[in-house]
Amino acid sequence: MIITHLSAECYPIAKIGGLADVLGALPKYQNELGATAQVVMPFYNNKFTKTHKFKPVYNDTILMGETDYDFRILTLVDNNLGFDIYFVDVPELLYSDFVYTSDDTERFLAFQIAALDWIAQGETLPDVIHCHDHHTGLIPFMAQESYRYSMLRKIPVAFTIHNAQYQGAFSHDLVYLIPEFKFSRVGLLDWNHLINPLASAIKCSWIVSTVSPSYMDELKENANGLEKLLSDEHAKCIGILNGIDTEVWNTETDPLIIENYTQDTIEQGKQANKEWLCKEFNLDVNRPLFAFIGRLVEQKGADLFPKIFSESLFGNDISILLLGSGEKHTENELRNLKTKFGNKYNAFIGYDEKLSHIIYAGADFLLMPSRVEPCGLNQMYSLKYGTIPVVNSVGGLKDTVEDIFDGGFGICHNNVTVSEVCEAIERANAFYYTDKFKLTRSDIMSIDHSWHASAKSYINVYNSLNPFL
Ligand SMILES: Nc1ncnc2c1ncn2[C@@H]1O[C@H](COP(=O)(O)OP(=O)(O)O[C@H]2O[C@H](CO)[C@@H](O)[C@H](O)[C@H]2O)[C@@H](O)[C@H]1O
Repeated sequence: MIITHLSAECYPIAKIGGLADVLGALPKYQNELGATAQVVMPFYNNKFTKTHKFKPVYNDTILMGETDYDFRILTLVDNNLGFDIYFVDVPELLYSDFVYTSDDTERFLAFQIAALDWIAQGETLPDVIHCHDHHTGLIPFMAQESYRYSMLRKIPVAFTIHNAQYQGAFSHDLVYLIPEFKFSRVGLLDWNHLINPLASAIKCSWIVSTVSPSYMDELKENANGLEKLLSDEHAKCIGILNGIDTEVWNTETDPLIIENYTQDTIEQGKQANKEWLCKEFNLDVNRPLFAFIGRLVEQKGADLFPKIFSESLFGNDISILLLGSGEKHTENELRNLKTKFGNKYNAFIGYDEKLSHIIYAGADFLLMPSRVEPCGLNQMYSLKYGTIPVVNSVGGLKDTVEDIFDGGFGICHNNVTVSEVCEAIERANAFYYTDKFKLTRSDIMSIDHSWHASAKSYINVYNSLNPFL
């Protein structure tokens, strides 16, 4: 079974968030099940592309409206990712220092058209096309409706929603950029008088998945305007929980952490990582260490962090360390807090993969007061690294973290308000001093969230679309 995944991000080539982690792992685990999974992504101007060798496998030109753009398909030389990867190089539009910019409509349309042009001319067509998030959301429509892709019409197209908050909508004035189709079908592109790639993908894909079962249920109630569409299309919707790549996220072998450890050596291992963090960030190593890693946006509850952190740090003998970037005013407020709390608080505003691994290893608790969390990978990394998650019970967090009071292993709250999150932090702080704390953090390391089961679920879904695969 040949599965072609299309995405704007893929770890380790270009990562902004969890989308990249999924694309860097799912195809590898699908290949282990005997499939031939490959990834097609844009060619950006970044550290990975500057330090690796690529070879061209195809050249052509796409026509967007009246403008021609030359493009190449490149593949990676010395590829040890565990799956084949192809890059769409449209130098004039995609080769940027950033994955996302303020105006991405033309960039990602060019990516999708060039990718389909290349796929459509191939001698062997894929058995399944699997698109991820709105940057690839027009592919299901084009594969089904654009005359030039008629040879793709019978190929099942799967679409995964990693985050329904971002939909990529743009004006109908730009409809001429989409390869020609029967105009009476234009409604398949539309939502609320705009061309909406996410809505169009939900309408045109053969199957729509979300990255956790609870998130699928929540989207039917609240999906940034698409709830009715998702309810109407419920027959082809399914929630499949993400996994984690246990080859990358493995405390025994992780080359990025200060000291490796297993369940048997957890106390010593976590202590060594915590000591390094506390020294590096001027924090008192004897206090319980709470951490946050992620994008500083409302979805993650970041707008409330300055208040939550201030209140918790005043009231409790704990330390907080934050790694993240995002909305500028939140970044500034979180930077300014440093002067107020001395050796109880620090923040690294930016992106740092190595530091994130050390934090998962060295922190005692990981904070995830997300208002919305389609799946969340951080809580699964934190479990694997013996760090107790403190989460708002929504989406994938609800599906993966059980509260200690209910016989579980995490601290859960049910609303994202300053008082509820502070109360959860207080509960976690009290738990730190109980006998159960050390036992729990060692137990959670063996919870299995690897990709094996989920990769199989996706294969079953593809098979249900075409039993002859
Ligand atoms: N400043 C920083 N420095 C280093 N590493 C950083 C970082 N900020 C974030 N990360 C890393 O980025 C990833 C974030 O993944 P998440 O799945 O938690 O969130 P995200 O909202 O990006 O993903 C969306 O897609 C994924 C994948 O489907 C869903 O799990 C999720 O719920 C959905 O919102 C983790 O690997 C984390 O360690």
